[in-house]
Amino acid sequence: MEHRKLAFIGAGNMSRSLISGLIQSGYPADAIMAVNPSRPKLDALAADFGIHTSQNNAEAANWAQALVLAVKPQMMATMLEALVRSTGGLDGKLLISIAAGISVTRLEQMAGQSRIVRTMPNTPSLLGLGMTGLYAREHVEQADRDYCEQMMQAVGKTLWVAQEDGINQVIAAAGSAPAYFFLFMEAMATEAVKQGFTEQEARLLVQQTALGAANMVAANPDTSLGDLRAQVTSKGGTTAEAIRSFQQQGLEQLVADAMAAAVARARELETQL
Ligand SMILES: NC(=O)C1=CN([C@@H]2O[C@H](COP(=O)(O)OP(=O)(O)OC[C@H]3O[C@@H](n4cnc5c(N)ncnc54)[C@H](OP(=O)(O)O)[C@@H]3O)[C@@H](O)[C@H]2O)C=CC1
Ligand SMILES: O=C(O)[C@@H]1CCC=N1
Repeated sequence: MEHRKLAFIGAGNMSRSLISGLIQSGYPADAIMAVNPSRPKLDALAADFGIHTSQNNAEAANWAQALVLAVKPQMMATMLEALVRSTGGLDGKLLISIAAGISVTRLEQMAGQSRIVRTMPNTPSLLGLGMTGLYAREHVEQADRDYCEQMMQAVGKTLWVAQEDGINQVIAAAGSAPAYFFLFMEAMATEAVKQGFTEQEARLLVQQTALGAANMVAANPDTSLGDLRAQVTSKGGTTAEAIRSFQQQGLEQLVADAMAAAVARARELETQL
C-alpha cells in the first residue's frame, strides 16, 4: 500500500489500536505521527512502535499528508476550529474521521474543506482483526478512497457503505460490538466463578470458547450461524436447555434493542454536534 505521511490527532484507545495494527502490517513507523495534549500516551506509543509524536496539532497537520481525526466526538469542533486557525487551513490534506456521530457535512463545515473519508473502525484493529466501515461523498477521488481502504485493510476487514447512515449501522454491528461480546463473556465468567472455578480458570474457559466459536464461524462461511448452533445442540441435551432459557428471556429482542439504541445515539449525536 501507499505509505503517506499519516498523523493521528488524538492518541487514545482507537488510535493506539490502529497504529499497532498498521505497524504490524509493515507501515513504516517513520511515516506515522501521533499527537495528543498530554505526554504519557505519546511516550508509550513512541516506546512501543517508534513513531513520531507531538503535542502540537498544527505541527502534525503541517507534516502529514493524511490526518486521522481521532478525538472524542464532543471535542471535534473545538479541535478542528483551532487547527484550521493555527495552520491557515487544511487544504491539500486528506481527512479521515473515525468519530461516531459527526456527519460529513458537519466535518466539512468544521474543517473548511471536503476531502474527507468517514470511517468506523473497532479496537480489534490492534491485532489486525478489525472491522471498519467506510463512507465518502462522490467527489472524493479514487486514490484517496483506495488509500483509506488499504489502510483499514492493513488492520482488518472493510466494508464501504453507500449511504452515510450506513456508518451508524456499522457502529451498531461492529464499532461498538466488541463491548457486547466482552459483556457476554464477563457475565459467563462471573457465573463460572459462582459455580466453583477460580477467576483464572473461568477466564480460560470463556476466552478459549469464544475464540473457538469465532474461528468456527470464520472457517465455515457457507454454514449458517443457526446451523453452527444446531451442531452443538443435542436433542434433549444441555445446550438446548441453555438456549431455551436465553430465548424464553428474550435474548434476540434484547440484542435488537441494544443495536437500535446504538444507532439512535449515533443519530442523536449527529444532530447535536
Ligand atoms: N474506542 C473505540 O472502540 C472506538 C472509537 N471510535 C471513535 O474514535 C474517537 C476516539 O475514541 P477513543 O480513542 O476511544 O477516545 P480516547 O478518549 O481514548 O482518545 C481521545 C484522545 O484525544 C485526545 N485529545 C483530546 N483533545 C484533543 C485535542 N484538542 N487535540 C488532540 N488530541 C486531543 C485525548 O487526550 P487526553 O486523554 O490527554 O485528554 C485522548 O488521548 C472517537 O471519536 C470515537 O467515536 C470509533 C470506533 C471505535
Ligand atoms: O462508544 C463509542 O461512542 C465509540 C464509537 C464506537 C465504539 N466506541
